[in-house]
Amino acid sequence: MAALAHARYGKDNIRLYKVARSATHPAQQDVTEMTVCTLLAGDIAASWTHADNANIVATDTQKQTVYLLAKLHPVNPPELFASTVAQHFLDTYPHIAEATVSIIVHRWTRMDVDGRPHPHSFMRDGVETRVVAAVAKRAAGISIRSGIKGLLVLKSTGSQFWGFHRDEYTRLPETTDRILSTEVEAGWHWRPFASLADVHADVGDFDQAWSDARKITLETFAKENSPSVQNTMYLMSEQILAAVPRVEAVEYSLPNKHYFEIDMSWFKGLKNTGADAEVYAPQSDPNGLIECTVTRKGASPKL
Ligand SMILES: O=c1[nH]c(=O)c2[nH]c(=O)[nH]c2[nH]1
Repeated sequence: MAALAHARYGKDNIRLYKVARSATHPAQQDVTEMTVCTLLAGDIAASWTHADNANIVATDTQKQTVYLLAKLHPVNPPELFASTVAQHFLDTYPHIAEATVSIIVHRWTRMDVDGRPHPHSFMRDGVETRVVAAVAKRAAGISIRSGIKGLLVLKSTGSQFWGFHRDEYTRLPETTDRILSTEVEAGWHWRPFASLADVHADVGDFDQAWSDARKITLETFAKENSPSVQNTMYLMSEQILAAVPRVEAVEYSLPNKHYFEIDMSWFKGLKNTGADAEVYAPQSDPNGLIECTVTRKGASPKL
């Protein structure tokens, strides 16, 4: 006998662009481009087990809803829009128990032209994205996770790695001066919101938290003489918890993107290692992968 243990469904990769025009100067515009994913769960099993689609809100309907709600409501901050869409599904469909709305916000950074911010021209200044996932559960409020993905950083010195465990499997030499590069994936979990009104009440905190987390990440990366990726990400997490009181937990997932020295001594004794190293071979794989979740002291580590 088989049993359906888990089921949810929705529309992924809903691409959405919204423009906001100034009332007094229509050519002065702000733009937002996002990719949205909706996923619904609840009393939907019969579609899988009995070919009964009566409770299935078509994924196309979910997509149309996202577009309509984007027209009728603000799409910024993305935490508010994700919560608005998720709560809409619960309010509209009594048989839906849980709605998850994930948003990826793509960068459109305003251009500077003739030394001034241009009113309606933007550039993609990197693949970094701002990410949000809101989960609305019937009678259990809204949980939100915010984050940063794809922020590629490198420092050419100011990073060390020594004192690590050594045994017969170890080849890596200790170093007090190495290149450190990673692609930042950071996330922060907000204390749950009782309702959409509760999300509205804290709406000013979301952009501030994103810019604090980004600044803390970049400044800590640059300033610390890093003893390890592990310690650096912990310092970042601690500071985000201190900066944003409503955040309960911070997560980092950081690849350690290696740059190998190239021994050139075979060529006329050319020195290109240690203090003489100038030309390196960036490695696409394998990479280290270091992760952590940091909560407030005394808080349950369960997420
Ligand atoms: O910061 C680091 N942490 C590690 O765990 C590790 N392991 C390794 O080979 N290099 C590094 N660097």
